[in-house]
Amino acid sequence: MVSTSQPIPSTDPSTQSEKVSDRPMIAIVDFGSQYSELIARRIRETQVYSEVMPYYTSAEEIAKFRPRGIILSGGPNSVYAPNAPHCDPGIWDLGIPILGVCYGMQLMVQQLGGRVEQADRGEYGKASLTIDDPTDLLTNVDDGAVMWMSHGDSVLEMPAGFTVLAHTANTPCAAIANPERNFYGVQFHPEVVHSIGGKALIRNFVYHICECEPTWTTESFIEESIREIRSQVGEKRVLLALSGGVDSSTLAFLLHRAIGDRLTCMFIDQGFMRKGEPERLVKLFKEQFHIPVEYINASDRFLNLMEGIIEPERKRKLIGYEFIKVFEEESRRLGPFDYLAQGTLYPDVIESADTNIDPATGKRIAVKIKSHHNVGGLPPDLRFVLVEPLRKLFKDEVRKVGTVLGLPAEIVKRQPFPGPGLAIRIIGEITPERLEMLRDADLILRQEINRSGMYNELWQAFAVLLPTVRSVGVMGDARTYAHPVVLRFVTSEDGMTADWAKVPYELIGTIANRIVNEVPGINRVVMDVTSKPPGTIEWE
Ligand SMILES: Nc1ncnc2c1ncn2[C@@H]1O[C@H](COP(=O)(O)OP(=O)(O)OP(=O)(O)O)[C@@H](O)[C@H]1O
Ligand SMILES: O=c1[nH]c(=O)c2[nH+]cn([C@@H]3O[C@H](COP(=O)(O)O)[C@@H](O)[C@H]3O)c2[nH]1
Ligand SMILES: NC(=O)CC[C@H](N)C(=O)O
Repeated sequence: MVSTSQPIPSTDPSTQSEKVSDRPMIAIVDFGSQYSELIARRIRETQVYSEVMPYYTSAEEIAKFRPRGIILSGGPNSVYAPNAPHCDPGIWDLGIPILGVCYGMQLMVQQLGGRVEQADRGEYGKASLTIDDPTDLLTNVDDGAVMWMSHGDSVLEMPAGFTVLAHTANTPCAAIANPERNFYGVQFHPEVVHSIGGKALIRNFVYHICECEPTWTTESFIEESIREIRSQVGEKRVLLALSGGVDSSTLAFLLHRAIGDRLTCMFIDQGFMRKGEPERLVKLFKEQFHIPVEYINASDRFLNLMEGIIEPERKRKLIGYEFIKVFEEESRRLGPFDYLAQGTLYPDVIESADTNIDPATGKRIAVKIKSHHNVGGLPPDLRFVLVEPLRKLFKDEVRKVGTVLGLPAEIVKRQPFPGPGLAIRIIGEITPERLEMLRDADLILRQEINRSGMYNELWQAFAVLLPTVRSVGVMGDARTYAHPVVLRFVTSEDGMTADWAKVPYELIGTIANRIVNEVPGINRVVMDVTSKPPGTIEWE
């Protein structure tokens, strides 16, 4: 979810030289699809390990992972376009089962001698699958199952040795196979939740075609990580930047179990936290978990830094840089530390590979919407060696690890909170008064959401202050001329896409009523009903 403004070299999958384990794995070759990550998660849900690698990974490199199967992802390009990304044709001779999804299937067809062209009519959204051969890949997938499609190109001619397993009204070759060579292709996206039977198809591929056993479990991950951390850091001390979110808290538990009190956790209060949160975090860690936390109060310097700053990207960048400065100063004071632990997750690693291709130039491009704050990009003269045991996990996997390690639900199920905090929820300049207003409104919103029991149903629930807007109201027969606050409730699976949540009217009413009555300076409450896309979750 988090992309760093300066990528950390060690998180680039193309430069990793990690030891290959004996655990069965599926390699996902990424052609820039927005769903590549989702394919990896679906595979891992079957308790089989999977890794995403960029499309330019050579067959030889892929083979080093000893994958039991390869999946070629979808992608925005057309396989016949001049600059379309291709995979190393050497993969066809590895003797490993391969499943091509959408672009991946089209590429398989083209590279093996078939024909792909622009279709008369594209197919976007749901389509009903008519099954011609119910065995093998399509076992337990119902005839007429709805599958999710998103393509403008189609297979017109299959390569030698292939047969059709299923078709739709629009697409004669919706699922194809060369069972002899264990090559399979689907024009639809089995990884998307809207594809009914998609999970069954993925299980067929993983268990029956690739013959994987389910070995990827939370417990095995924890055991392996503890061993690796101990062997990496030996008797040295480790510094962990703790935000109190799921990732860094899980990491704190994991490291504490591995190296005990050689771990130092540091929490930096930039002054943009929610009301009561810093105190709660430190208390929880100290008193309940018996893991001491270095609490650094840096709120004054961050507030000074934000004087006159309005532009969102500038806010984010300044906060990010200042964060590093504080971190650097404080770690020198408490150090020396040889190791720095970060809660880098797998999506950060995948994103840093930049597999999107500009069709005009054929160059790889990174599509950046916002600079996310992170501890990544620390200056090299800090000379830390990074400890990133969660770098192969997805957020839901981190939550499972946290639970098994004994992290309370309060933290494991915590809604995400952005690194720059309330600074990006005040639309305009940040002042102490505005922060106070937003904190109070946000607290009311959180209290009511908790009381309603809806907290865990929502990805996020928060308030945004519009301090440069004023509107007229009436309170106690007197005129008010004050600011609005926006309520933002969203549901999401991973933060990449989101829906605005349909919370009950009564709850919205209670929150609005309390905010206007209890928070001076706010006389109006509005609600954000924009999904992502086209909106983003945060306003800045
Ligand atoms: N206030 C803070 N004090 C110390 N470290 C922080 C702070 N905020 C963020 N970090 C560090 O930066 C990392 C990335 O921060 P970010 O806000 O992007 O959160 P994240 O990746 O969602 O992780 P988490 O779930 O731990 O908050 C965190 O994992 C943590 O190590
Ligand atoms: O760790 C983070 N550091 C950041 O700088 C940051 N900005 C946004 N977010 C969170 O990311 C998710 C997607 O946010 P957007 O739709 O606003 O991009 C949402 O869950 C946001 O809360 C951040 N998380
Ligand atoms: N989703 C995809 O992989 C699309 C593949 C290709 N761009 C098409 O339109 O057919």
